Amino acid sequence: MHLLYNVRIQQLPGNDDLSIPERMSESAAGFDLQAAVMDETVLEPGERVLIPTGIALEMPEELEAQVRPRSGLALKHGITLLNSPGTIDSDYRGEVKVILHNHGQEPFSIRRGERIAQLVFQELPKVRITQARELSATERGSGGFGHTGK
Ligand SMILES: O=c1ccn([C@H]2C[C@H](O)[C@@H](COP(=O)(O)OP(=O)(O)OP(=O)(O)O)O2)c(=O)[nH]1
Repeated sequence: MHLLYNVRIQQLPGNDDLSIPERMSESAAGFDLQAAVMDETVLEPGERVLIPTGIALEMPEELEAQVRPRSGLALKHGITLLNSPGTIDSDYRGEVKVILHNHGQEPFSIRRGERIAQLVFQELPKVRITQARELSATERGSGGFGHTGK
């Protein structure tokens, strides 16, 4: 059975014209985030920009929220997130923002209300870090970064 977590969303002042993040279908993993830009913003090829979303979140500490790109924007326009996935900590009460990056060849224009990214909530395991002198042996050992070939 799935656990149900209660996440509170505050629409920040001046953003009543936007809707709170919504899923486009009942089982969609992501809640779409809208651009809360005041004026149309143009993202030139190779440029990055911090886009406000007009919302702040309050979620249980067992959760994090990830800001992820929308595949349609990535495929059609080369628009993605520079820090994908962005991490929203459960104790963060500031505005959720999105670092968009234009990998495409054309300028990309962002208008107020456009769905630019999505939020996916994840459960976080409890982790305690301890310092160790030695680590257990494994078959892989320190092999990585493609050591098994293509
Ligand atoms: O795409 C993102 C990434 C982060 N944040 C907000 C929420 C997050 O809780 C906070 C800090 O993010 P992160 O830990 O990634 O940034 P940092 O560079 O380590 O900053 P800090 O020192 O403030 O933790 O910034 C966003 O709104 N969007």
